[in-house]
Amino acid sequence: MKITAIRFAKLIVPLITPFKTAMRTVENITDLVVIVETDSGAVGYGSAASTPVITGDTHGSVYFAINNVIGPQIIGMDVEDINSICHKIQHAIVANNSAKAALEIAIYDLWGKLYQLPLFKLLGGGKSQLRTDVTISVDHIDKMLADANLAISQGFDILKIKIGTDIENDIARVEAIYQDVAKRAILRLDVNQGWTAKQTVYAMQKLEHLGVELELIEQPVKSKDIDGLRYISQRITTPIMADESAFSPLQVIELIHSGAADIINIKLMKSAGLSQAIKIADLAELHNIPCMIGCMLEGSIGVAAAAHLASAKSSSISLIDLDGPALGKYDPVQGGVNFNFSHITLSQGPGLGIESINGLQELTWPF
Ligand SMILES: C[C@H](N)C(=O)N[C@@H](CCC(=O)O)C(=O)O
Ligand SMILES: [Mg+2]
Repeated sequence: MKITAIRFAKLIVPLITPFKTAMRTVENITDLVVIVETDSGAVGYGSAASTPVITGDTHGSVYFAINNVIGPQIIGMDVEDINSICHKIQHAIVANNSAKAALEIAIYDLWGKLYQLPLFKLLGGGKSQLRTDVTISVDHIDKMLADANLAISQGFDILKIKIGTDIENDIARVEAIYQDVAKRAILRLDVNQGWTAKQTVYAMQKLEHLGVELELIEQPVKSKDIDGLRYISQRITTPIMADESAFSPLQVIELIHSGAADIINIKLMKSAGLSQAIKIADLAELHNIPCMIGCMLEGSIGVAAAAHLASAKSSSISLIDLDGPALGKYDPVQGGVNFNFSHITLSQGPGLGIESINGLQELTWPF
């Protein structure tokens, strides 16, 4: 099965409610879809989110990196040589992790089609049912309380609370949500780099003093502030998860060795795809550090690949934040992974199992 061409499309799904973090507000899930064609007639699907404030990548940069730099180097390669293809993808250009991720996802989809097996089985096998948490966007307390209660009524029992806009309001938000839902849901906090190390210690000690129990706190400080993460982890008992500080396997080794994080959030758009995400999951497991599988605000092509990885690497990936597709008003992808509120069901179809996609808008440069 030889790679013959790569095409691009845009896929837009409106959100049920705006997605708001300390870093950005978004109203639609907008994916750049990468379609890899082969001489067998089989096509592989991958996708990339545009998250310039997190990865530095935009859809324009993803398109350019694949179309002009990486793509030409893998045309003609055989999908059965998947490790060589991924090596080419990883080394064709520095950075551009979302482009590498989207292309790798499509190649892994084709790999499953080549051997007629769902991706999670080729990666070693695992459960076809997973459960995800759901994100509660940062907002006025009343709106966050309403969103939290709605999510619980829909069956979610783990809430990822977005904060990080201003410290006193954030403490009030978390306390109010905890008082209301503590007996009905586990709470995770995601500060998205909104606090300093000292503010984090102040806020967490205050919350701990108020009796607020939290499963974890995610990326309280700036991505480069590894000293800050270590400072916090020496002073609070709530586990700290590195997200924007943890892109590559090498960064994860540094985080683990310096004692700066208790948990690692793996996202394909950060790790530059499945080949590197597998390395992170394996090295974290060797160090007894649990991982979360996360996603950007992205739809069910890229998140399907993350779900297959989570299934196959469940000995390392014990926390799941794959709510992106469930935040959309509908899922334009048929077949593939089913995202039904907290329930994620992996298809038994080959690769990602995608049968068809509605609403693809073919893209050519400039767009
Ligand atoms: C969607 C997911 N639950 C999530 O919160 N992901 C990111 C933010 C993604 C984005 O801004 O697109 C995270 O910080 O964990
Ligand atoms: Mg995060």
